[in-house]
This record gives sequence, structure tokens and C-alpha cells, in this order.
Amino acid sequence: MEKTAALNASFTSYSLSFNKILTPKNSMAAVSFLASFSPRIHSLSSPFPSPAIKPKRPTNTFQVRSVAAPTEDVAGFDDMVSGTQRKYYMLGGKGGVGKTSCAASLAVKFANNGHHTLVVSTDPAHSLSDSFAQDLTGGMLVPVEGPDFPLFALEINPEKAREEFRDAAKNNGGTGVKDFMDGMGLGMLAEQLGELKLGELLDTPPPGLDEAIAISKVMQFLDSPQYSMFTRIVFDTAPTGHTLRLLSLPDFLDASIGKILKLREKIASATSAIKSVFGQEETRQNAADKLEQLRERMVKVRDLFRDTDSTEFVIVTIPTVMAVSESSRLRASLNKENVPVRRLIVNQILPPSALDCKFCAVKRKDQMRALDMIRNDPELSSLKLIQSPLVDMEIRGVPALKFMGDIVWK
Ligand SMILES: Nc1ncnc2c1ncn2[C@@H]1O[C@H](COP(=O)(O)OP(=O)(O)OP(=O)(O)O)[C@@H](O)[C@H]1O
Repeated sequence: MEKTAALNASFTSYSLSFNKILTPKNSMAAVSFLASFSPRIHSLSSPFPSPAIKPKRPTNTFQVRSVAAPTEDVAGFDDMVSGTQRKYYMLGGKGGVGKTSCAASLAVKFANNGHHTLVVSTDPAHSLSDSFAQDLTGGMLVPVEGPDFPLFALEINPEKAREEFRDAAKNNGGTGVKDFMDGMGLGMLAEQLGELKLGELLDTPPPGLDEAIAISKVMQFLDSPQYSMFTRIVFDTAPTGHTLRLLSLPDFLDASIGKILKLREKIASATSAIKSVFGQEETRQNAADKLEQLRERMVKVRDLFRDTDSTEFVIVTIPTVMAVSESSRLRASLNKENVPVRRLIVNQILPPSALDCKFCAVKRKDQMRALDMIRNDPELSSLKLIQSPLVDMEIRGVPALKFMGDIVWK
């Protein structure tokens, strides 16, 4: 009972439906139990107005008042929504913790608050389509039906994006060039070119490279007039490990591509005869331009990730020791990369219940331990802690995402 009270007391204000945790038999007891902590407990109708998302059984929905205080004074949703200058939100964390649900719910909330919003996924599994329960695939802008204001989704297939650059890289160093340059006594330059192995790298990319290229492709889109209307861009980013690599990749790519381009210039100016060997000069120029653009965009992505005025990286986690440990490492590495992080969403917290079964009691204890761990963690304790309850149904479709958004983004 004491533990339940403690958990209840730390919940931020939310409404939830939990027809599995609270059976009709115990729900009245729970109402009076929760009422002792909050004067704002009501029984509400289903939070999902759409017939498509109807709960299976009648639900009991409650509001519990927040008593949690963030360690650092971080403004809430009002601040996130204010202003018309473009802002980027990147949701990151371990696989399966609820990044897509949180990103999609934030996008719906921005749109419902009057922002032209774009939600982007570079996840090959296309979970945005699953989350919105709409087909958003195709690699182009797709309108999302449901929100009050325009909301568009963009699902980039990272593998496809990579293919483009693989061809460009291949065009910048072929065996014909090497043979000719050997003959000209310039073999050393050719070898240096070969050592960069960009083509090979793009054939068997390390995890994170696809996402890096996909995000740079998004940046390319965002620069075009067609996208100028978007004032809020929400990224459902790659899982933790990939994201970290992605953050360090721009430097690496910058160096690699930059070197290739410099070498190419050197070779071209070494002798004009080489130019004729390169043949198809126009194709090669296009390839070089493409690489140059990729390099420039990578630098943009890197800078964007570090821009405190326009960008915020939100860490999403669940209350388990493993997930919290990983989030702590993620925060540390983001810090190292100077990526601004202010909020930590702890998702899937067991809602308060008067009568826990044995399983729930043990689970709750476990979650409490993880929450304590967050409060004492040097990396995480300064973040604004947002607690999001485990609900008793999958969060799919705009009404469900709106419901989640109203709980999480305040
Ligand atoms: N608070 C919650 N209560 C109940 N179900 C949830 C909650 N948050 C997320 N889910 C469900 O958990 C599943 C995974 O969520 P989601 O796809 O958002 O996670 P993810 O971190 O983006 O996963 P991945 O890394 O695989 O892309 C989905 O079925 C979603 O509906």
C-alpha cells in the first residue's frame, strides 16, 4: 500500500484507462484510494473517440495530480509549442521503449496546437505507419488524417538512400584510373584513393550509416520550398547504439568524402591528360557534386544536432535497470557530443492500483527501483522526468496518440 502510494504520488498529471489492472470489482476501492491523494479524480468516458480504437471493455479512467518536481527548471509543452521558428525534436532510446509512440503523439499535439508539423522516420521497419494506423510509406510527404492542423509524415528508406551514394562513390575511383595513373607515375595517389574504400563502406555499411544518410536526405528535403511551411519537425530516430554512431559519423564521413574530393582535384590538376582517361567527365562531375552535397548535408546534420536553440533530443526509456543504465550512457555520450537533452520520458509505468496481484506488486517494486535509480543517476537526475503510464491497449491511430500526447507532453 505504501509503495503504491509513493508511485501514485510521483505520477505527473494524467488520465488513463486500465481495465485489466482495475477490475470492476476493485475499481471503486481504487477510486477512493486515489481520491485520498488527489482532489481531481474523475471517472471519465473512453479517451478514444474514434470507433476504430474502441476499448474492448468499458474502462475506468482517472486523473491523478502531479506532485513530481523536476530537478532542473525545464519549461513544459507551452514552451515547446511557442514561436513560429522551425524546431526539431529527436526521440531516442532503446528499441521497443515507445519512441515511435512518443514521437507520433508529439507530432499530433503540435499539429493540434496549430503547427504545420512533419514527423519523420528513418526506420526501415516503417513503424510510423503502424503507429498512425495509416500507410505513410513511399519516401515522400504523406498527409496524416485526423489532426486539426496539417500533419505530414515522411518515411525514408535508409537502404535506398544509401544506394544513391554508393554509385556516386564508385564513380570516383575505378581500376581504369589506377592503371593509368600507375603508368603516369601517380600510383601513390591512386592507392590513397583506394584506401579510402568509400564504395566498400557503402556496400557493407556499419550500423548507423544508413540512418546518417537518411537524415541527411531529410535535410535535403527540408531545404526545399515545398517544406518551408513546416515549423515543427519530429524525428522518430534510430535505436540508441545506432544514434550514437550516427552522431559520430558526420565527422568521419566529412573526412572521407572531403579527402576523396581533394584527391580528385589533385589528380585532375596533375595532368590534363588524366581528364581524358576519367572519360565521361560529366558523369564524374555529377558524382563529385553528389558527394560534395552529401558532405555538406552531413555537416548540417551534425550542426543541427548540437543547436540548442532549434533542436532538442528527448530520451525515452522504460523503468527497468537495464533500460535506465543504457539511457544514462546515452545521455553521457550525447553530452560529449554537445547534443541538447532536457527531458527524459519514462514510459510504460504501471498505473496505480489498490489491489496489486503478486506479479504486479513485484513488477511495481522493480519499477520503483528503476525510478530511484534515475533520480540518483548523475546523467539523468537533472533532466525533466516525464512519467507515462502503461495503458491496457496498443497505442495506434490519431485518437490514441492524442490521448498519449495529452499525458506525456505538458
Ligand atoms: N505507454 C504504453 N502503454 C502501452 N503500450 C505502449 C506504450 N508505449 C508504447 N506502447 C506499445 O509498445 C509497442 C512499441 O512501441 P513503439 O513502436 O512506440 O516503440 P519504439 O521504441 O519506437 O520501438 P522500435 O525501437 O522497435 O521502433 C507498440 O505496440 C506500442 O503501441
